[in-house]
Amino acid sequence: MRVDVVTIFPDYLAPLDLSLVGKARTAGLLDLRVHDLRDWTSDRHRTVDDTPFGGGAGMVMRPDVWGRALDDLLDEGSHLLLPTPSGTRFTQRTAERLATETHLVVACGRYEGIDARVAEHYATRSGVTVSEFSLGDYVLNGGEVAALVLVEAVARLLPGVVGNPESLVEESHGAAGLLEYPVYTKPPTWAELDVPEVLLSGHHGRIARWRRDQALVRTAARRPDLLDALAPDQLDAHDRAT
Ligand SMILES: Nc1cc(-c2ccc3ccn(Cc4ccc(CN5CCCCC5)cc4)c3c2)n[nH]1
Repeated sequence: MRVDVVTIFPDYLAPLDLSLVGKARTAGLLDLRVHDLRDWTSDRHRTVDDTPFGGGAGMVMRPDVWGRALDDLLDEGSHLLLPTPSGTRFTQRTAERLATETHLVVACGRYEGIDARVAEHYATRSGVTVSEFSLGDYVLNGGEVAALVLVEAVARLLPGVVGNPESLVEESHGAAGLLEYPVYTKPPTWAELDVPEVLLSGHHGRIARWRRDQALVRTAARRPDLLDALAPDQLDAHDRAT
């Protein structure tokens, strides 16, 4: 998979050279390229923004500069991703879908956002998909943090990136649609707190049941919306009694 990230703060994406994503890049599983939007400016001051039509606070990023950058980077089959507070919610399902694609281009806005015609224009470009997405209901200063989240969430799903693919199956927000169960390791007692007995029993059936119950209790307490979203057949009689 190739991922191009365009930003006026390329150093913000430096953490992607580390650890998991770094390994994926070295292993040739992920071809990640970070670009400075100012490389596509044409004036001495390398201007990327201007005042908003209709008034309002702050500045807006110019469509012409973005247009030159995206014309260079987008191809047949590219998916243009635009982080924005007004986008559709980025979830694990989004990451799973994006992990099957061949080319992602992430356009990181700053100031008050990118001129709306950029998304509009490329949505009409044949062979190009455009998605505006939000990380959550809070306002960041730009799209770079969202780009870091997106690249990590997608890269770890690429075959061969995560050592133990099993650890991708039993995921929080995974197929079961429930939050994850609590995890424990040695020592068996710490700060006068014991690891739940069942986990030391070696009884795999009881352990699996205990973990599912924990996931249900946690989901009901912290994210009842996820429970409501579950299809009826996803909860068995025991679950309902929990
Ligand atoms: N999930 C999430 C993604 C982002 C995100 C993503 C991309 C950019 C680019 C710029 N910003 C900063 C920003 C965006 C919006 C406003 C308010 N808005 C401006 C236009 C007129 C109405 C009011 C203020 C500042 C971004 C923020 N934040 N949170």
